Amino acid sequence: MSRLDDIPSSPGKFKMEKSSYLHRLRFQSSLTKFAFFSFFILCLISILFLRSPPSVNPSQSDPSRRSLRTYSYGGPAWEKRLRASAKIRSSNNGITVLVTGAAGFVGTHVSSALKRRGDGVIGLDNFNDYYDPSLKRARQALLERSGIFIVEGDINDAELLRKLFKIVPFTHVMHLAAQAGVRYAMENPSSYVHSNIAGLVNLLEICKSANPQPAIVWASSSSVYGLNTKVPFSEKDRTDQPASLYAATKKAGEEIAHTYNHIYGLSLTGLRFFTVYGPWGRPDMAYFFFTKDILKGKPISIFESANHGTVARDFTYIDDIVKGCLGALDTAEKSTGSGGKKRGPAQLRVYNLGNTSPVPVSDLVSILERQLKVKAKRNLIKMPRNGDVPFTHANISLAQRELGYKPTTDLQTGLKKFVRWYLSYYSGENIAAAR
Ligand SMILES: O=C(O)[C@H]1O[C@H](OP(=O)(O)OP(=O)(O)OC[C@H]2O[C@@H](n3ccc(=O)[nH]c3=O)[C@H](O)[C@@H]2O)[C@H](O)[C@@H](O)[C@H]1O
Repeated sequence: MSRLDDIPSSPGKFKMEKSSYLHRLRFQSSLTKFAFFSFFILCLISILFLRSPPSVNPSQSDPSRRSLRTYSYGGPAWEKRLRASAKIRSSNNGITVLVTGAAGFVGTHVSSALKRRGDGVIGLDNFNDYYDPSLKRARQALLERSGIFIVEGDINDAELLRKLFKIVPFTHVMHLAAQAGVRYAMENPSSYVHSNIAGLVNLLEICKSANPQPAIVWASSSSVYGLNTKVPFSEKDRTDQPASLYAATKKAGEEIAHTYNHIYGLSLTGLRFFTVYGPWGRPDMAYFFFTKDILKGKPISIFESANHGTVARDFTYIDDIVKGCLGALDTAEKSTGSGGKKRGPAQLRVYNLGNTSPVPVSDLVSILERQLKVKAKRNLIKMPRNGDVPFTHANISLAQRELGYKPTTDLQTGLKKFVRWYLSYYSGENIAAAR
């Protein structure tokens, strides 16, 4: 055994012993060789690194690291755009809202509704490629035309959030940025932890230290009711048996909200959305890709529960959801903390925002067939164990009472509006995206 093997692994305990000249010489020569080879390897790595093309969008190579992109922001022109977008236009008690996930489906509609009534709105979105980013860009263009600036960045970027709050004293945050989708959680679990847990905590950390602290309204999900069998689902029901990691992260979000309300006095309202659909919707959702596949003549899989049971959803139209979001913002009380310290008890709420009339998925397909005037190629299959639940049904009496929430659009009417939008959007320049 060489004497070098005697060197203890704990660096602080190394003690050089008296040794022969020959041994020292061998030791020094090995050190020189080691240093030379290390230098050589370092040079090689640097050359390779410099020669490889810059990775513009790491999301394309590793979806779990999708939102770790770096974004550029700052500068006088950027700040000017922020201030213009945040400006309140209405004379009567307008609010200034940071909408996270503003280029998303619900985010776009809520941002636009706030702006229409005169509130100040700034969007934040990381434009990840969970689904076709060109749809997000088209929504961004739509919002820009009405004077809404969407900052490109991630909710995990504390420095960016601090900067936004330094420039704009937001009264409210409408937090809609999230990793959505029930089934995708089996493919890319870490993206759910990154956005729905780490991102939420990061945002709340910034909000708790902001002065003034904003009131926060955020998107939870009907999926927190998981495998419950008692219907309709009420806010008082248990939510401790999620069927998917997506549901588990939304449930975790509700508990995290409780903590930040309890310790820091943040006013927090969670909205449990029930399968939201409509124009400018999400291509990963069944009504959307069924439409695409029916038009292409491709077969669609319709899930059945045990013993050929019906799978049903309380599909909720986007305009109704927007009214619920605005109702939640308008009834949100101020946070009570300042300088990171709680000064008194603050509001903590959770509401179901559903439609209260569940529809079997096979009926949704029949409506689409009529609207599209194309027969679907139906494949009835047993619901895979993929995080889906057999049915959802919202009890909305609490939201009705406290937010004035009253859904008015049935599935037939809502899908008609969706199909009209779909056919017009995926014609002309976007036609390739529909293939
Ligand atoms: O309320 C929510 O909190 C969630 O709503 C939405 O989830 P879901 O209700 O599961 O909607 P969606 O995927 O459109 O499937 C609709 C129906 O089609 C069935 N379905 C689905 C796929 C398929 O190939 N076949 C099929 O029958 C399927 O079994 C289901 O019965 C959001 O995506 C989610 O982000 C979250 O917000």
